[in-house]
Amino acid sequence: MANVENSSNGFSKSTNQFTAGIIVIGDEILKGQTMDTNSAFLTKKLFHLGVKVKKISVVPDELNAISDEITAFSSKFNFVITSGGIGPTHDDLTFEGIAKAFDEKLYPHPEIINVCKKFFGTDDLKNPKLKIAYVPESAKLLFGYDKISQKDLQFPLVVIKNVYVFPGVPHLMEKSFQALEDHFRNPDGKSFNSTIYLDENEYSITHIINEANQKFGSNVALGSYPKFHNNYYKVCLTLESPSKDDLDNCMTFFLKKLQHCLVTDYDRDPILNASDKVYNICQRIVSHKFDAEFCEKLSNSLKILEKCFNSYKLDEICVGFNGGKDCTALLHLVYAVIIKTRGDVSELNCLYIRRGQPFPEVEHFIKKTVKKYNIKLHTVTGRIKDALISFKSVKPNFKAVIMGTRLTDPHSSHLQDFSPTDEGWPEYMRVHPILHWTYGELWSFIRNLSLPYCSLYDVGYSSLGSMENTHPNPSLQRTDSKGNISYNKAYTLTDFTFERSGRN
Ligand SMILES: Cc1cc2nc3c(=O)[nH]c(=O)nc-3n(C[C@H](O)[C@H](O)[C@H](O)COP(=O)(O)O)c2cc1C
Ligand SMILES: Nc1ncnc2c1ncn2[C@@H]1O[C@H](COP(=O)(O)OP(=O)(O)OP(=O)(O)O)[C@@H](O)[C@H]1O
Ligand SMILES: [Co+2]
Ligand SMILES: [K+]
Ligand SMILES: [Mg+2]
Repeated sequence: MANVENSSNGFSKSTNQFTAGIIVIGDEILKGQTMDTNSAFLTKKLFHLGVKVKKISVVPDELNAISDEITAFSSKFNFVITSGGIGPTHDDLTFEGIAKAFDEKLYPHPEIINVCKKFFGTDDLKNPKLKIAYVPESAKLLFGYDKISQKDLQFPLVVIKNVYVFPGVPHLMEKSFQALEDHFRNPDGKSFNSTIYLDENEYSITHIINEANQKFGSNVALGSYPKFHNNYYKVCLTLESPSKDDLDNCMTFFLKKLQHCLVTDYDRDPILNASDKVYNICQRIVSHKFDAEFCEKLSNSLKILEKCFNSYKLDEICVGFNGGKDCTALLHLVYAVIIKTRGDVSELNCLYIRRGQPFPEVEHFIKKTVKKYNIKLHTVTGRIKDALISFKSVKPNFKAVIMGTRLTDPHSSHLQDFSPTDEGWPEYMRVHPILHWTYGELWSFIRNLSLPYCSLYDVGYSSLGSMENTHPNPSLQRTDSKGNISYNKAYTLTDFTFERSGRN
């Protein structure tokens, strides 16, 4: 008896004490109308997390049946996981059942009401959609984190004591569980993971995944996640196994079968340790991806930025950011330099001049980027010069604008690293860290670091103005055997003098 070590929650942390019971709730399953796949999913997942599932129970939508099972399970197992019965209709009784089991009342949880308001556009407690906000008094909320999309899930998981209430709809349940799986992980249980990124549609590799599942599925948990808005991959495969050998064998199988569409060296989080990653290129620590000439240019770009941040205070500097490729690379450099020299970027200012009819794709990208890099965006509408004039009068503190202009841009061949604005323009110091980069070097930097960029560059645009004056680049156009026209991606353009052929 002495080897049972109790932790503060009353449950032992030793491996064999990580137990779970699953309660599947719903008449439709007991009537054979729906096949329960949730318990199979959960059992497999929990097994790989080092949690022993001791019992699976299916109960009808009846208050007493639910509460009796909750009472029995919650005293026996570390985790009680329910699925189903949390919808808006009268037969959804999971929360009532749990409340009854613990002798609690239901009340509208303020935080869930907020989420409902965001989702359904209403916080009217009489609206049936708000039924989901009524939870037992001791309920706590867990917000999951989706590792694949790197986003917090919008809808919280409700936990009452040791009962975890999941939705019944399989894809929602699976998504929600995966986002919270670390919560259930047995720290003593070993698990090995790998991820593979593929540049191929999911349906054309399904047969390979199915084959792998037959061969390795009993020892390796496989996940396949299509991604629709990524510049680098279309499908992400995840492999997880308690055995390193099994994982390696499965990995070898995939690498062989999927050679043709493997995305190598994809960095899921380029912002993490961005500073080291960028500065290491100059030190030629990862030089195999870049030639010596570019490393020299990059090193110079960083020096220009360091000089800029030494010459001006942070609140005197703005980055000209319009969602284009050049300022996308530029912003990442600025970020790397600030992190290196100051440690955080919370006060970095960017200026977006909104002119003409902006592409929705561009503005979507700007929004995402602002959030990712945690920058402060100032948006001014109008023609560039007018916008700068009004920006100057509203925010007179700014003295320097860092820009992604390169020598090959129109009217730019005379520019220097630091060039004051021209006569007749509002007074700013224009700072040009990537002035000497070529189009090819720019893309090589973006792609090698896996930086996200505006989706238009993947559908034939190679330089972006506004909708009324920007088209896909004719030099990127291709025609298939049936005469259908499509466009290659911007980074494949070989003759850089055609960079602006889609602009008028
Ligand atoms: C902050 C800022 C300062 C600028 N200063 C000048 C300037 O001094 N002289 C000038 O002719 N154009 C200036 N421009 C305009 C740019 O040279 C260029 O025409 C503009 O960014 C549009 O580029 P695009 O045609 O490649 O989209 C400035 C633009 C910005 C955003
Ligand atoms: N509307 C704008 N708002 C803010 N900054 C701008 C704007 N237009 C241009 N700039 C600045 O001038 C630089 C050069 O503009 P340019 O259009 O050549 O580059 P880009 O927009 O980054 O990429 P692309 O060449 O593919 O359009 C930008 O990188 C940005 O720093
Ligand atoms: Co440009
Ligand atoms: K330009
Ligand atoms: Mg542009």
